[in-house]
Amino acid sequence: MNRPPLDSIRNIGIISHIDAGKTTVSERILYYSGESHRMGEVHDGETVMDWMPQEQERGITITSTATVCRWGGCRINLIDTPGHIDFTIEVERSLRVLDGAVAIFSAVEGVQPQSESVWRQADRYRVPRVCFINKMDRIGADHRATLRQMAERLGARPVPLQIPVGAEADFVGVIDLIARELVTFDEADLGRSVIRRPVPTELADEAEEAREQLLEAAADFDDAVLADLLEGREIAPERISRALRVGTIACRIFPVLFGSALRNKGVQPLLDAVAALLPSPLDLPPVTAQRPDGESVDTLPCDPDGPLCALAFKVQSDEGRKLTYLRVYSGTVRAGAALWNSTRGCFEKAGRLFRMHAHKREQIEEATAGDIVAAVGLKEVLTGDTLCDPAHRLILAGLAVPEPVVSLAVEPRGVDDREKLLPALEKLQWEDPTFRVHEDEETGQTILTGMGELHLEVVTDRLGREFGVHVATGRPQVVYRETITRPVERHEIYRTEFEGKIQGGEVRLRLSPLPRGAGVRLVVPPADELGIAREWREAVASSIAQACSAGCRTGYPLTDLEVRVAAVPLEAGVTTEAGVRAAAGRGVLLAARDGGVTLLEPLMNLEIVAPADCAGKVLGSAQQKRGRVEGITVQGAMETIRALVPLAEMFGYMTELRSATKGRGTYTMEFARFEQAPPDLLRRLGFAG
Ligand SMILES: Nc1nc2c(ncn2[C@@H]2O[C@H](COP(=O)(O)OP(=O)(O)OP(=O)(O)O)[C@@H](O)[C@H]2O)c(=O)[nH]1
Repeated sequence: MNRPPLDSIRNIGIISHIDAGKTTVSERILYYSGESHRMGEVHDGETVMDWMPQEQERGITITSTATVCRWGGCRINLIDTPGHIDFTIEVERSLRVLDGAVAIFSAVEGVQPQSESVWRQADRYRVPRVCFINKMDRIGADHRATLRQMAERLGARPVPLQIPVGAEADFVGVIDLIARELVTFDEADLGRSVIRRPVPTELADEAEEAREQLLEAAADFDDAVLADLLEGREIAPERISRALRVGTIACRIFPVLFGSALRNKGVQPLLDAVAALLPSPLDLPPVTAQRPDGESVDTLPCDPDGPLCALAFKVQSDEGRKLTYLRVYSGTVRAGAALWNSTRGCFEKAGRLFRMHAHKREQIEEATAGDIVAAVGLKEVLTGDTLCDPAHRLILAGLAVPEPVVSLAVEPRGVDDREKLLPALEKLQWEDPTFRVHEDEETGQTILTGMGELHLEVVTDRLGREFGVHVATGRPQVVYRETITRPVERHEIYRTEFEGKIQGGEVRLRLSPLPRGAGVRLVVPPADELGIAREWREAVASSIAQACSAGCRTGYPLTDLEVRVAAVPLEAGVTTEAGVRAAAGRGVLLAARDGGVTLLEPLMNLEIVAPADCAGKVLGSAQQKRGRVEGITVQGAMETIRALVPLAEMFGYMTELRSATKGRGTYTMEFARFEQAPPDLLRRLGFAG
């Protein structure tokens, strides 16, 4: 493909709750845009976007997949993201680099917990969205309820561009309110032919009323449209779209379309809306990047001739080598050119560049500002790194990485497996910043930590399939946190004898508890204020950070506390860098013990959907699990129970729910916050005193 004009590029993602239909919509997009010649179905395990064997077997998306298609004169770089909360990092990294998104909702389930989480993630990165209310063909589809929930739960202003025609099995198409047309899709050719006709008389009033609301929304962003609306003058469709585009890009309104991806209805108008309403890279504010001095900042407009600045937002292990996905914000990256990795402080080379079409690739020679491409040849790169011109060094803000809360011990099965285990785990860690590996000091076991049971199950499955490493796994365990309950000060003096000489270091520390969710705040005054060398200050800071991550009693990381370095007293001829490092680390450990260290456990937001006749049983079991029920809603024959439950009680819940509801119940769960662990657990782990 040639270099397209920047204003015709759309970098978009598809986000939603699990199972709302992201992959089904993406497959239609590829089919209708001519990018793929077959329509893959999730239930046949034959989609282009879900190409990993685990994805095809399980019918879920695990890894975000990038692909390209053309529509309405635009080049759409499309990223399909997973809906399951265990793979939330995939959503986070995609939203970090995308210019716009399609948010999909199920017309039956409405706004689900995970829809809320991805919506908030998109809010955080200020990603403009158009919304698609899918599954209009299913029994119980209620688009009005979904629109209401969008306003109530997401605090969003949805602006329908259409009204659906027919519902459930009779859903046939939509009325396009801007063009004033009935739009249907020819079932004979898998919906490829879009048929546009005048609005039927029996729907005319409803359509005009809805159009009026649409025009009012458009008028909020264009004074000329407002004037014409007030005067009752006709407003051309392009002017309506232009005004809606302004509101959409500002994230003030969220245009909504309706359809049934599975029944091949509604996807082409969605693509039209992507092209017309979502931003090109030129429509967004320039990114800011820091200079290496950490003080001055460069503002980088999307300019192919500007200084090169790209973010590595995804690293995939590809037959032992790294395949790195890059979003180019400024400048041009050329195959074979030397790059500077400002995050790691080293030179890199992108030997070859590719445009990705799911797992197939098209080799290209260069990629310019505004583009999303993949590179092979970068060796040191990890997710979140900045790559730039060696002569113009810049660094972009990285990614917010959520803390993993579940761990699993793995034991290699044979000698061969033992040798291959750590290198394989290292490669899996390249890909996934929410997946961690460490060795348990007491048992010598390898411990994997991740976002949930499914996440770790997929990791161990991939170990076997992709790396030929077979492991036995223990039971999943909760990753707790330690924290302190009262402020404490400590003057730590560390002394040791080295070649007959006394050496050591001293620090004065102050530890104070912080509110839940605050994390660790490390306050270290500048080196000249402390009167020590800059390297010593860094040694103190890194030793404290390391001590916090190792915890002080159970090995779980410390959190929600401030560690302030009050002084680093020096003694001539005695104090060394290693000495202050040791004093700082030990000081934190002992101070935390004096600070009434206690344990926090992760609480999860749980949402269960169960048939009403089993709801009593399900509710009782949630309460037995120390669950606090926060709400119950009834929708048709199903009840939705929302509760806050400790993660420790939830392992294996899938099997339990299936048996309690004869396979008809489903649940989703995501991390809510850490909270004080209960007394019996504290006693069991030796916190009684
Ligand atoms: N009836 C109906 N079913 C649909 C529709 N769209 C998708 N489905 C089905 O819903 C299920 C989930 O669809 P997916 O496309 O895998 O959903 P997803 O959002 O990609 O799911 P994850 O990737 O696992 O988050 C599949 O069985 C689809 O066939 C629709 O419009 N109507």
